[in-house]
Amino acid sequence: MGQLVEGVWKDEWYDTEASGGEFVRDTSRHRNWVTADGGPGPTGQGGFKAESGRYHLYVSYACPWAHRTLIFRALKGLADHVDVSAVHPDMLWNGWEFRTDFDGATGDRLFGLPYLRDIYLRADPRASGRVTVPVLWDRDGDRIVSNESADIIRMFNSAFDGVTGNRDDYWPESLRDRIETVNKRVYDTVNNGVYKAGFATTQEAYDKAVHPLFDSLDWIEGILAESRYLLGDRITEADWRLFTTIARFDAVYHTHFKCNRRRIVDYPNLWAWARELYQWPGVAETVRPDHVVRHYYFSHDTVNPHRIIPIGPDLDWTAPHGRG
Ligand SMILES: N[C@@H](CCC(=O)N[C@@H](CS)C(=O)NCC(=O)O)C(=O)O
Repeated sequence: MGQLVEGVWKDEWYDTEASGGEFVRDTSRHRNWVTADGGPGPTGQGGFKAESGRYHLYVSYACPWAHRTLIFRALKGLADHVDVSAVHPDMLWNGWEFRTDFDGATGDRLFGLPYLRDIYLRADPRASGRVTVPVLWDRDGDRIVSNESADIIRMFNSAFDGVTGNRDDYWPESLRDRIETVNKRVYDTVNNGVYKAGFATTQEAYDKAVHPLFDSLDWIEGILAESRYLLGDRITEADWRLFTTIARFDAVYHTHFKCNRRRIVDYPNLWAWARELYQWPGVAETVRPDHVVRHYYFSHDTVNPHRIIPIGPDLDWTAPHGRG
């Protein structure tokens, strides 16, 4: 675990001292957009036209943010157009590594580099900041398009429609305001909430994160008791953004991040909804509990210093979901 400072790797854990024990997530630094015609997107520069084979996605199967991008790649039929490299689940003093001694860890399929930080340095030899997954790489420009998953899934949602012919829309115009409202609460209290609880280094910081987390899970359980998906009878981006946290919850966040008031299996509607999304065509292949469990318990030695990997709950993701 570490970060780049002016092109130099510094091995250090998150600094929570400056923020009263709270984990504060860095903002992503690469915010360009692939668009259908190569025109600029909402942020960053233009010049990234949607083309088959031009872009490469760097992910970790362990990471819930990267997982979103893998799901959208599957949902939108992009597997033949955007290829993937997956890092090793252990994120230690060198950050994410391209070791291949774990099933599904592919190594760097573009350049054969040893560490993910080398990809950031290839784009900018004086790069600073955290070296995170996902990264969307542009082969033509030898540069990073984006390292922000929220943006990458929106690009995948529509930019390549002319290439793939897949026009499924998970961010429909008529629901955008409501999606934004749900996303905001889910991001603050659930997606990032589990990290704020798990990486807190004071009781106050933990309490401040864990109560809103479970308030939100109760709120979501109420919504899913009334409607099939978060925004009604149509599945949207909001569901997929929530899913990647829920998919990891009972196996890691409940124990490792001390989010243990309840498990997901204790919420009948949320658990059935989660199974439906897991069983969605193409999605189960993106879920790698082996990477998830190994990554969290083995990498965060401030949280789990002996790196003991617990036995884990037996979860049947393939049980009928009954949400029809
Ligand atoms: N805002 C980013 C966050 C990505 C992120 O934090 N990824 C984690 C893995 S789950 C990471 O690579 N962390 C490495 C680090 O913080 O040094 C996104 O959503 O794409």
